[in-house]
Amino acid sequence: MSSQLAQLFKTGPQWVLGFMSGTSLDGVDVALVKTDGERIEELGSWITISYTNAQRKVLAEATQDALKWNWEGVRPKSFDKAERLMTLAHAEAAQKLMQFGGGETPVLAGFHGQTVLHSPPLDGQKGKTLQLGDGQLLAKELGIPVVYDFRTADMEAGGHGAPLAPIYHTALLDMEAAKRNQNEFTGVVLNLGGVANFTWQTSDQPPIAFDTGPGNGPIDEWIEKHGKGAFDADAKFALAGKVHEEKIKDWLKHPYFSTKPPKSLDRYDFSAEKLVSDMSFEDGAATLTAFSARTVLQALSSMPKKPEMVVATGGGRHNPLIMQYLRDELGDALIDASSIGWRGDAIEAEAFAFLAARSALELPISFPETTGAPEPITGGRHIATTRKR
Ligand SMILES: Nc1ncnc2c1ncn2[C@@H]1O[C@H](COP(=O)(O)OP(=O)(O)OP(=O)(O)O)[C@@H](O)[C@H]1O
Ligand SMILES: CC(=O)N[C@H]1[C@@H]2OC[C@@H](O2)[C@@H](O)[C@@H]1O[C@H](C)C(=O)O
Repeated sequence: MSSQLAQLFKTGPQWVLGFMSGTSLDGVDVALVKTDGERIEELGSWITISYTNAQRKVLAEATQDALKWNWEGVRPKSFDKAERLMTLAHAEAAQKLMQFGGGETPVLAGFHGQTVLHSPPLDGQKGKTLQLGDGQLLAKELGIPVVYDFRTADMEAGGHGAPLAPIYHTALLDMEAAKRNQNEFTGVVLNLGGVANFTWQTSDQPPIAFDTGPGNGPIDEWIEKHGKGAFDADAKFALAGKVHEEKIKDWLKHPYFSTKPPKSLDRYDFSAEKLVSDMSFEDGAATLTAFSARTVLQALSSMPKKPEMVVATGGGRHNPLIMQYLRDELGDALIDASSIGWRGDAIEAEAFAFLAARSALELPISFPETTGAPEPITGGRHIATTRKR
């Protein structure tokens, strides 16, 4: 039986809303993409609505409870409160976008949810992942169908359930290659989020994608723990510290870095607490920042071909020190998403709009080379009927 939502695309590309509430717990990104699930026809409006401190606290508590729970025993009570709060924050963010956006009319929404725990497959055992997010409630609030729970089907099939953005990253790279009239093209979309991940694409083989290692996550955690804000704005603290090279050398021996992709991480697999609790505040910030950049560079150097272009996206591209480390190695190949007209802070939200359209059309959203799924498979749960408010 074909998906009821497929009907939405019978006349061609449509505006689709996409949401992302990332592992940094900084806010909700919402973006509009006009697509037929194959191509990006047009990029629409987008915004980020930051969580308030009170909201962040509820989400952080749910994340901490998830780590302690680790799939055993009773589901933590804090999940229900966090789920309702973040779902309603998504509805509010969408309303703001519709109010101040460009008048686009979405027919569907892609709702990633909030990852609170991610346990990749291990020793032949399937993995598990949990994204909080009430699809039914969001559909009711928005008055349009919603696709959510994008990662479960892939994990049930034996995949990592992440990263899922790669099919969208390749659509972006294809758009750029067409603009440049260039067929032979090796490009990378690098997401510097709480966890860092990239998609490497060339002309004559399937794309490769995986989580490269920690991104901003441990840095944010370290800054917050010292009561110095939510993140190291403009790398002020890292710039004042000394990098403990011997520690980085040691951490790079972690088996994750020698494991061949596909592979994925939980945000807390590399936590500041485990890594730098014996360092001064500034040295901790400096060492974590250098480590994140180093793991990205190491992952890039393991690719079959050197990319001509590495497009930096995600919040970490606003960190001048991470970008400097990357530029020292990559030179002019490193570019900021905005320099080619992409919206660097909206790409994950755009990706979930694109993935929602693909899910509606029952097109694959994950692949052997990106999540380790046994074959290209679709995913996502559908809320097809809505009650308008
Ligand atoms: N000016 C800045 N200086 C340093 N770091 C910054 C700056 N602006 C943003 N960041 C970093 O970017 C982070 C937010 O990044 P982003 O929104 O891409 O993460 P996310 O989407 O939550 O993560 P993920 O992709 O893992 O889900 C902040 O928490 C901070 O660490
Ligand atoms: C389990 C989970 O939520 N993973 C996120 C996280 O944030 C970045 C990286 O780790 C990536 O694997 C993924 O998100 C993006 C959107 C993805 O699936 O492509």
